[in-house]
Amino acid sequence: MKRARIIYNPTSGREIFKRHLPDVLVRLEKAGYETSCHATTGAGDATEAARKAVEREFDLVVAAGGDGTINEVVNGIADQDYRPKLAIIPVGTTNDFARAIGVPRSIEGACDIIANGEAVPIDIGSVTNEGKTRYFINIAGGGRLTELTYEVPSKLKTMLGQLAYYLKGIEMLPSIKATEARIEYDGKVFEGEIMLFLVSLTNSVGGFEKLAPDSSLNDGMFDLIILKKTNLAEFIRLVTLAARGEHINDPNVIYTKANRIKVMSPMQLNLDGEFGGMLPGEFVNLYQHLEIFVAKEKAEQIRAGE
Ligand SMILES: Nc1ncnc2c1ncn2[C@@H]1O[C@H](COP(=O)(O)OP(=O)(O)OP(=O)(O)O)[C@@H](O)[C@H]1O
Repeated sequence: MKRARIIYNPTSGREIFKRHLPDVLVRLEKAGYETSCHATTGAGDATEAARKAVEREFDLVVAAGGDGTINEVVNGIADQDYRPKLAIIPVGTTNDFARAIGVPRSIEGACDIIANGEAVPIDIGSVTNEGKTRYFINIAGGGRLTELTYEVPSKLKTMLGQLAYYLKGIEMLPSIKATEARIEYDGKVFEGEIMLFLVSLTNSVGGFEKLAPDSSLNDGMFDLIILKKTNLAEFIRLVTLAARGEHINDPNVIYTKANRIKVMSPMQLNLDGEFGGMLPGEFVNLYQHLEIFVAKEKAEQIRAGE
């Protein structure tokens, strides 16, 4: 029998996962996995737990939580030679990654993907800054706006979900300032003031499902988005366009693919919605580095590069 390790964050989202745990164990058992679990105790614990699961050579690690928990789990696996397969049970406030790979929000639906889906290799991102390498699965970024994700209090997220981020965004709008940046990407250079830059692996970011419309999960390339300095009115217009994926041809936006990106200026780095230290730093796309469970149809789409 294969062995699975569930790593779950009891504080994620609306804090419902624990109640469903007995049912999840039964479902995984039926799917052929002898399963044990670990409840995380605080920041960094999911990384430790994932590292232990690697050492103990589990076949599958199931990350149950929001994007922050998945990111921590990936950080415990990505730099290891033996990498267990990964599955997601999205019970967080932000579940951008689950949305991008088509894993449903329902716990039963997510278990069904483990039972009847397929594991496919996908790209992940690495970033080296402050002398350390970290990994991300969805998005990295910098600029004042990206800082809002860690300014939203956990209690507010439990109560309001995604809405908490939008409220914070509106509150912060007047204080968003441009940042001086030098960004090198696959031999090209951008130099100037920016509102934000994003290095994306998927098309789904912050609830905007068309932010990086050309992104592919397994082509070895990031989608790089640079939003140049604008005034507040322009900025709001661009956010509205971004909701429809129509921002990419705007003259204030650079949208391109790159495998290797260097950000040479000092600014805070946001990794999958959490604070990731200070830049400068270098991003490298790790081609098809992790195998992740998705629905059968999604696996076919990913393989076909859709
Ligand atoms: N027992 C715990 N108590 C408090 N915080 C925890 C605990 N376990 C993990 N955490 C922290 O909670 C963070 C957020 O977790 P997660 O992403 O799963 O939840 P979330 O509700 O979706 O929040 P977000 O959308 O901001 O990521 C994790 O990065 C981790 O550092």
